[in-house]
Amino acid sequence: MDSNGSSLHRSQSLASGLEKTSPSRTKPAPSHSSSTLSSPHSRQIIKDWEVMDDLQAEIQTGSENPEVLTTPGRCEGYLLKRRKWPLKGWHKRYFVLEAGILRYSKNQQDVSRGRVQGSLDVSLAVMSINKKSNRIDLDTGDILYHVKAKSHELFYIWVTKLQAHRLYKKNKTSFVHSSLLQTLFHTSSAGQAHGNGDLSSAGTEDPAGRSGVPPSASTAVNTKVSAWLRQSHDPDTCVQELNRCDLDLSELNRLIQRLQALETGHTFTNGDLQRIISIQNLSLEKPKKLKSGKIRGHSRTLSRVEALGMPIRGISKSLSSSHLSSSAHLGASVPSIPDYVYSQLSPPTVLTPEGKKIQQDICAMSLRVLASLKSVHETLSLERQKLQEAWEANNLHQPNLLDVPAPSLGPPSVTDSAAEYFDASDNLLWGSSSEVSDESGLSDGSTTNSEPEEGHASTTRKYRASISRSPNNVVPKSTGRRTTLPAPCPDNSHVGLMAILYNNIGKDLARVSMPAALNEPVNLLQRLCEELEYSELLDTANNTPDPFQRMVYIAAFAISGYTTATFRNRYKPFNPVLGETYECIREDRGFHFISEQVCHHPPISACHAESENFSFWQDQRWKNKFWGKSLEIFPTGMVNVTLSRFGDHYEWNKVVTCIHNVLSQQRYLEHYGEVTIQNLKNNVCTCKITFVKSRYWGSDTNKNEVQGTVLDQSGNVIHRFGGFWHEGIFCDTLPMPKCIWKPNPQPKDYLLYYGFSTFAMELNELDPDLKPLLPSTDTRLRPDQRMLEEGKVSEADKKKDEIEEIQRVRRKELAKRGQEHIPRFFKKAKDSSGRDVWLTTGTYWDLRENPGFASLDNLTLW
Ligand SMILES: CC(C)CCC[C@@H](C)[C@H]1CC[C@H]2[C@@H]3CC=C4C[C@@H](O)CC[C@]4(C)[C@H]3CC[C@]12C
Repeated sequence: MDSNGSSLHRSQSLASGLEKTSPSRTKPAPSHSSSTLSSPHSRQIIKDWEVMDDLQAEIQTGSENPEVLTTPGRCEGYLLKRRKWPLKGWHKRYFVLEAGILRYSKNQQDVSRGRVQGSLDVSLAVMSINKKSNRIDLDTGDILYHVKAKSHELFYIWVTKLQAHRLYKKNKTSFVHSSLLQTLFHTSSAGQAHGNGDLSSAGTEDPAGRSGVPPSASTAVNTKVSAWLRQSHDPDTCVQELNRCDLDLSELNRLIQRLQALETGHTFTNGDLQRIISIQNLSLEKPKKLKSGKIRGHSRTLSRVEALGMPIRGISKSLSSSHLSSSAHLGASVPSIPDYVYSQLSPPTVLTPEGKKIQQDICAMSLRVLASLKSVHETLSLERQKLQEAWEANNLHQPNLLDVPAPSLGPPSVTDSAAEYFDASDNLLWGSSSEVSDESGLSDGSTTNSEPEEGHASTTRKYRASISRSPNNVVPKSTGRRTTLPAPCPDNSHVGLMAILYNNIGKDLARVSMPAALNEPVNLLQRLCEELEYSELLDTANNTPDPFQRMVYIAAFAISGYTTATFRNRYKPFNPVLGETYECIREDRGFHFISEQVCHHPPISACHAESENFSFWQDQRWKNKFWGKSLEIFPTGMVNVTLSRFGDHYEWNKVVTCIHNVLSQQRYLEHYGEVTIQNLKNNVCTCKITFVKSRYWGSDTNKNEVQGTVLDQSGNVIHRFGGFWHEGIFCDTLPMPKCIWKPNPQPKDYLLYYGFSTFAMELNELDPDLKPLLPSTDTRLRPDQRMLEEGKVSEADKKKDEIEEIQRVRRKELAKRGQEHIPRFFKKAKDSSGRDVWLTTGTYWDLRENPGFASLDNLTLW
């Protein structure tokens, strides 16, 4: 087991960093792993936070219980929504909860205009509440909302409504699911067909249902559309258009119902309609009286089934020819049954003026929906064509210029700066939740200004296009290092993380052994070295006389350290044991690097690298917050770089990394927040980099987006750059605008090898010439990690337990003697701002040289 523990291995990391609940104490979130546990259904209360019970869908396959599908009432109103970044604080937003979906807009007008800022399926969310502060948190794994009600009353209303909608949506989904299964597998007997074999009734029965499409089907469509949009360059307009469409459709639904009510004097819901049709189909009689609905319709199934020539028992019986011919009012020319029913519903009376008005509205609205869909279709076709062309062009021509001509974006301006792109016009609520007491003092969000966002979206698109046109780095000539690992990674999808955490409730997770199959064969000391994969950017910076341009390269370097996250979310690095060290000499890159695990509580890894051009150091530690499905990592500690030629000392912070869906196989990483790079030598220039948080459910255009500006002393924007941390960075304000950084292409079969880059593959390589020179504490000599690398997973597992036991014994002995562990190559100091930092003692390379680690006393770690 890992005793030093990264976030997921220690109750300390998981629970102490937690404001509220450790995952082991909540009900298990619906895990996608095979070892999901049964829900304990207990409401856990930790520090005023309660995690609401996991709702069990009440509909069982084959059961017939339409009551549980009654749509709970719509709930809407203003709530405060917390935003961490950008523009941190509580913002007043208008929320609408309908049919299990929670949407929000800036204000009520925006809702009617169809400007939805975000939406979330409440049945998929872990819901935690804090009664004291009226707070509700919803975490779906992908989306995380922190909201707060203004009063206790409102809070209770929202909690009750949310629970009702969660239950409703869960039931509905499982109902549709079982219906779908039955339809697909065609197993329905007549009775079942009445009950829930009817897809269309399941889909349309809900008056708030937007389009009559079953939720499962619409989810599938959404997934497809968003997957497509992810690849497309111009989806913003599509998303807006589709959001508008969505709202128009619900409005249409409402209008139609009103019209029906008006003309027949009775309000028919879609459900009523279905039931009427259903009764008609079975009895072929005019509806005498609407029974309050226990009978589930299947007329559409019937017509579809008939069309497909599929007989269904019971139904075909009721439609026997003798029955048909004996039906007095149907006669020889039998009108279609639904037509008949509709004709009963809308008698051919002359429309009232109000009815006419509604009809006109329906026509206008329908035309709008049609126009929207047409425009979406056009945009998508165009995008497809563009992509096709780009793809073909890319395959035909090999670009040979490194510098790509800049897109004409105009000079940088402060209005264009990243800080202003997002919700520029928001009125903010600064400060902590307790400071917010009076809603009257809040923004009603009525001022909207979408212009900067649109401008921003097009700039981003241009950056992306320029980056993709830039050639990849020249593949370096063989370095003589390995290009693959000895064994492919083990499949760990069967390891139920939730089960591990849940089975160890109450225990210090540092004492819980985690299977080695969850690990990747590098550790956190080596991952620090991985941040130097693009060290050539620091070399370039040291050869760039202009301080502003120099800063652009430093910024690109700071961003490049995050790119490994793209493919590295399935495994976690080994936790170094206290006193473990790692060295890395890269003659080809001109640097040598060392790192050491310097502290156990909290775990701190310190590192230092030297080259002709630069020095690089940092000590890495972080805090976690677990929200039920996602885990946020807040690194503390600063990164430092000095450049030899100019004597610059750059210092910057790190952003938040969020592991979305941490307990499931759909896990992925997102970085968000702002980095400020300062030059401690002088304040000629500073740099601000923004890691954009993905915001809209359907829009992936800004996924992994990064924007940055280099500012002079008076805050003027001198350079701007942007792009994506997984694709590259383009700067259009340099004398020769260019792509300043692009990740190296991944090696062949990288997915079989933990998603490692070539550089990562090389980290744990143990050259026979190197072996005698290493101190025995070097990670390369750590046996469990080596075993894992070689594919010996169960041996690695056993060894890992042993190593952790050795560390425990050593710690106890030290404690007994009243001693503290003293790191060997790093010492604690204070930086210029008074923060604790770990700096190199500068002795490693000298000792290595003379007398050599073999003749020195080294700690025995394994
Ligand atoms: C259950 C398992 C397999 C989940 C996998 C967890 C992985 C993805 C987690 C565990 C520890 C995490 C790392 C911890 C600390 C940092 C430093 C931060 O500045 C950048 C992100 C980075 C580098 C994290 C990336 C994600 C990470 C590697």
